[in-house]
Amino acid sequence: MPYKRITLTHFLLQEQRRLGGSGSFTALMTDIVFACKMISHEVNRGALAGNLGVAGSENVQGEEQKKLDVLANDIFLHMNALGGSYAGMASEEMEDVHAVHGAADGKYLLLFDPLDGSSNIDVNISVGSIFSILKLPEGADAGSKDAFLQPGVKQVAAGYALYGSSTMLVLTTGNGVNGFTLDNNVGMFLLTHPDMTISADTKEFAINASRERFWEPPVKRYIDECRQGKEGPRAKDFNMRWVASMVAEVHRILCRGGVFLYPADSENIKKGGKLRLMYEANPMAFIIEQAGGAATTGRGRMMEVQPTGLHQRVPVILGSKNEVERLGAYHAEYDAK
Ligand SMILES: O=P(O)(O)OC[C@H]1O[C@](O)(COP(=O)(O)O)[C@@H](O)[C@@H]1O
Ligand SMILES: [Mg+2]
Ligand SMILES: [Mg+2]
Repeated sequence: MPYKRITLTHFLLQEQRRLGGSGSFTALMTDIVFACKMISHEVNRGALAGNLGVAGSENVQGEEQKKLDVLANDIFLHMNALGGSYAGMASEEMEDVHAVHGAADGKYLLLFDPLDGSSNIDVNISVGSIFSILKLPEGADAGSKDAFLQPGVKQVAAGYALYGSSTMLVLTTGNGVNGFTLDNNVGMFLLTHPDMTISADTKEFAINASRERFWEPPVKRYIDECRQGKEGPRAKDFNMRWVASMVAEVHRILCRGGVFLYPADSENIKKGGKLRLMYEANPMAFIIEQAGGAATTGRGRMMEVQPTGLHQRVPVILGSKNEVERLGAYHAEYDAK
């Protein structure tokens, strides 16, 4: 009997029983799963469906939108409005929040990066979608951004879909991290990566090295030491990776350890960094911590950052615990001077 694996739907039902409550948790995840399946299909079709290239518009970040950024955003909005679980949604591709009028059971808020790694779409390198789920605070207006500005520790669930050689969905509800692979023959996500955990130590770092001239001394020191290898203070050789898709970097780290850095530097500090707190850094921090890793800004725990803006950017350092802590110590030493 080939189908011995647990399906994502059955996994969610088990989670629902564990969490108790009325089944709304399963419902809100089901909408996201539909959206990711559709986006996977569109990403996979690529040029065949005219899905490559630019949309001819800019998003709130002033970035040129790719056609798939816009299509993925529309799919997420449409599918997650249908189920009625979300009272409001916010996205990298939308300036303001989107209130879901008439959301029958709207107790939750959804934040998402519909297409992560956009610079890789046209060159057929892995991209993904990232999502974060919050509760709608009592009496809050889901149409106001204030309802969304909750620290990462308030997330009830987070995850990402990776559209790579296979399509995967990786998820946490605060009870560890599990990975599912889409079986296109039966159209179902099946549990293939149960209880994903990250080794505390690693020999692999990921950073965009072309930005070295802008780095702060603690980051420069850390990367220099890694590059010195066995002959240097770390007394071991390190390898480097940079995919330019945060989802792919985080997935690699979940599978074999590593440390990922997109620090604030003298060029992007005006904006606060590169990556966005609410729909990139916080959901990834929740997943990484649940897998036994750590996620910081270099100067504090990511999920304790009090958000001030929907599209706020932050420095990101995450992955194998001992490396993230070492980077924290280098920042503290530098700041103490
Ligand atoms: O172009 P750079 O500097 O390598 O930055 C790559 C980073 O930017 C991102 O592509 C930003 O995300 P979006 O593609 O969703 O805008 C991350 O996925 C990635 O880690
Ligand atoms: Mg992104
Ligand atoms: Mg994006």
